[in-house]
This record gives sequence, structure tokens and C-alpha cells, in this order.
Amino acid sequence: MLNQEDKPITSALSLPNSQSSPEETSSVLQIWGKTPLSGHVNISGAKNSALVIIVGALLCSQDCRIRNVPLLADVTRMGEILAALGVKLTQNADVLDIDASHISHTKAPYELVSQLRASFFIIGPLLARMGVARVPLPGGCSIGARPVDLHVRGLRAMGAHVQIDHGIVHAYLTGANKRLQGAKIYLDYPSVGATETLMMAATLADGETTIENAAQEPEVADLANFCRAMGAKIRGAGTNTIVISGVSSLHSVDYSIIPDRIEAGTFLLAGAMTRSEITLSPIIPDHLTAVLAKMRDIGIRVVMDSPKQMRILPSQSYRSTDIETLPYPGFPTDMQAPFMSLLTLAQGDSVISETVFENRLGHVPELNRMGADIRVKGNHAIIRGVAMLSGAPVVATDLRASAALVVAALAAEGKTTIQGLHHLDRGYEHLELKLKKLGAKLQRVQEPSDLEPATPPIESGSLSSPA
Ligand SMILES: CC(=O)N[C@H]1[C@@H](OP(=O)(O)OP(=O)(O)OC[C@H]2O[C@@H](n3ccc(=O)[nH]c3=O)[C@H](O)[C@@H]2O)O[C@H](CO)[C@@H](O)[C@@H]1O
Ligand SMILES: C=C(OP(=O)(O)O)C(=O)O
Repeated sequence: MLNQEDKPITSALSLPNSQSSPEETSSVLQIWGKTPLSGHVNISGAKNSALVIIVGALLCSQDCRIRNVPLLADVTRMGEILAALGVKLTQNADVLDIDASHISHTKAPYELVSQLRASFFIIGPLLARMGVARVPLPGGCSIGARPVDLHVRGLRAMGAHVQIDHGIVHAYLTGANKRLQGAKIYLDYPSVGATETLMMAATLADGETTIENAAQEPEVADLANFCRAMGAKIRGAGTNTIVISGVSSLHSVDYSIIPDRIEAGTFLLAGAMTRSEITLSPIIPDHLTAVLAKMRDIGIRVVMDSPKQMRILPSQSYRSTDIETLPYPGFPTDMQAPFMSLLTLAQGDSVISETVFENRLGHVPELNRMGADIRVKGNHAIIRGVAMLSGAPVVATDLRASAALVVAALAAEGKTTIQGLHHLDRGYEHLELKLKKLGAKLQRVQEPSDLEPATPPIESGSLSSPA
């Protein structure tokens, strides 16, 4: 099944050349703004699908082939977590082969789980496959308390014993057959992670599980499709009621991950902010409905070239609007920060209300440093449009904040220097290469002594003169 070039994941799932490893926190991204972009962007596989689908492979005791896997720090970490459980992974470009026929450990390492939220979701498949799982409380972006009570309550409803001691969640099954039992579960909030954890757990449970008030995000439906392709019986994924009839085992699969709607939205914003015309593909337009509705609202024109290709047309100015982040199909919280960057340049006042996470406005002081006029009141950001942004040294506080600073920098006068790139590298495959291909002027530098080049780098004919 694998060719000569396949390598173990721990060495092979390397980051793109232009990006640092998460440990290289000293590197910074310099962006010289106000360069119009043009051309085409290839959208990568969805990070949040890839992560949970890799986790879902734990359910299967035969080979899983996963395609369109983005090369991201988070994906590397997730591979390392599975490897620590004794799972074999090999990767060739964007194809990842996972052989979880033999799971030798049921405890996930803290150093890895503490780095990304999705790693906690292994608790569902591990428990279903092995009857026991020990998983540290997860990390991920610091955007709120992010408890795991809904995951735990759901697993308990399915008959698991769950204890939390010294920061480790220990879940186990007792009884003769050590199988989870189907249950009726109502989620107090349509949590993406809890829906995914419980849906995976239920695929191998005894009997039928119903998850009410389930998350409807496309990544949940993608996971369900992956599980179904392995023989799981799941109905209703993508709606608020998911019904899973447990089966005794799952079989081999070859599955391709959906395009990343958040990456696509971020490139649309980069185009809008620089008043450029760019095309994106592949995309699934339905996954971008709320974002496109807001873009249209403020006067940005986006057209479909074909069912999977979108084109943003240049607009000279745009209006303000109000946004409330909500679970899907509402406006995605993961687009809140980059959309705020766009609204800093709109005509008039906008209000963004972040309702999903209680602490996801860390980018506001950084955007203000670039000349934006934003005030925060509780979970609301009041954005007064300004005529221009100006480049400044800024720090990315989380993954989507880093994207917000990149798109703001592309539109700002002069040079922006962004620190905290380990956040960016978690979630955007080849971002710098993709932007350079569109004509953006940017470079990553590793050493503080490199920080002050007078002019942007000249890139193989694509850049003409310094900003
Ligand atoms: C890896 C991954 O897929 N991450 C995504 C996932 O995160 P994640 O799965 O962590 O997000 P959730 O949907 O679970 O969280 C939404 C809200 O529910 C709360 N909550 C969640 C679980 C729980 O047991 N108890 C509880 O109170 C959270 O604190 C938060 O306020 O969905 C978020 C919401 O679309 C996205 O921003 C993240 O990019
Ligand atoms: C918040 C995110 O990721 P995580 O849930 O892993 O922190 C994100 O993708 O924006």
C-alpha cells in the first residue's frame, strides 16, 4: 500500500519549508502592506476535519488512508499522539496512512495533548476500542475556559466511569463485554468537540445513541462521512439530531478531507482588504454561507466561476455591519478575528459580539496598535472604521488572531512585524508561500538581528519595488 518514500509520521509530517516549528518562537513574519494581490489560491484540507478524522482512525482495526491532509503543526502533533499510543502512521505528501490495528497504550502524553484541543477527542474512540482511556485535560487556543463537561457527561450517559484526577481524565468501562451502551444524550450547548467525541464513541457502542442539540459544523458531517465509509451507521450528521447505531467493528477506508472553509474565508478577506481580484478553489460554497452573507452586506462582490471555484472582485470601499458569532450555520467564531480586521477599514461603526468563547478578543489591542479604532465592552467589540492602517510590531495571541494580523498587515501602510508565529503554523498550510504567489511582500526571519531590513525581499520577479 505504501511506496518507498513513505516515512514514519514523527519524522515525515514536517512543516512546510517556509514555516518554523512551534518551538521556534523567536521567528517573526514581516509584511509590507498595500500591495494588490492577484492570481489563484489552492485551499488546503480542513484542519479541524483532519484532526478529528485522524482521531477517528483509532476506531478502526484495519488500515485507513486519509487524503487531502494539510501539513500543519497541529496535524504533526496529532500524529505524534497516535504514535505514542502505538499506532503506525506513514505520510506521503497529503496522504496519511494510519494502521491502528494494534493500540499498545491507552494513556496520552500530557506534553502533546496540552498543545491542541482536538487531542482530547481521542477519549471517545479509545474508550470504545479499548474500554479504557487516560487523557490529560486539553490545551488549544487560550480563548476561554473550554471545559470538557459535555464530553464527560455524554460518556457517563453511555455507561463509562469517568474520574478527573491531577489534570487527567480517566474513563473506563466495567462489565463483561466492556462496551459502551447506546444512550439518549442532550447537549446543553452544540459543542463541536463533544458531538465528535460522543459520535465516535457511539459507533462501536451496544445499541442506538441519539445526540440532541448536536453541533452541525461541516467538520462534524465530514467525520460522520469518514466513519460511515468505514461501516459506521450514522444518520443526521450536519443536523441538530444525530442517531448512531453501534456496530461491532469498522473496516478499512480511503477518504478525502473537505476543503478548509476558514482558510478560504481568510483568503477572501485578504482579497477584500487589499481590494484585489483573486480566485480560490476548491471550496464548498455552502460552508461559507454566513461569511459570504456578511461580505455581501458590506458591499464586497464574490462570484462563482464554477461549483468549486470562487472569485472575489475588487471593491474600493465597504460599509460597516454587525456580527454575532454562533454555532454553525451561524457566523463562525474562527472567522471573527480576521473579519474584524476588514471592518477596521469599513465606513462607519460595526459591532462584533463573540458569543461562542468568552475570551476571544485578544487581537483587538494589536489591531489598535496598527491604527484601528476598536473598543471592547464585555464580549462586544465596537469598531469605528478608519481610513488606513499602519504597519507596526504586533503579537499573535491565538491561531485566528494571527490570521487577523496577517490580513490587516497586507492592507497596512509600511511594514508589520508579527510575533507568535507558532499560532499561525498550527492552522494555515503554506500560508506565506500562498500569499507570495499572489504577489504579497513578506518574509519570515529567524533572528532578531534580521529584523530591520530596509526593504522587502525581492521574490523571483513577482516583486518590483520596495513598499
Ligand atoms: C479542533 C476543533 O475542531 N476546534 C474547533 C472547535 O473547538 P471546540 O470543539 O473546543 O469548541 P466547542 O464547540 O466545544 O466549544 C464551544 C463552547 O462550548 C463550551 N464547551 C465545550 C465543551 C464542553 O464540554 N463544555 C463547554 O462548556 C466551550 O467552552 C465554548 O464556549 O469548535 C470551535 C467552535 O466552532 C472552533 O472555534 C474550534 O476551531
Ligand atoms: C480554536 C481553534 O483551534 P483549537 O480548537 O485547536 O484551539 C481554531 O482552529 O481556531
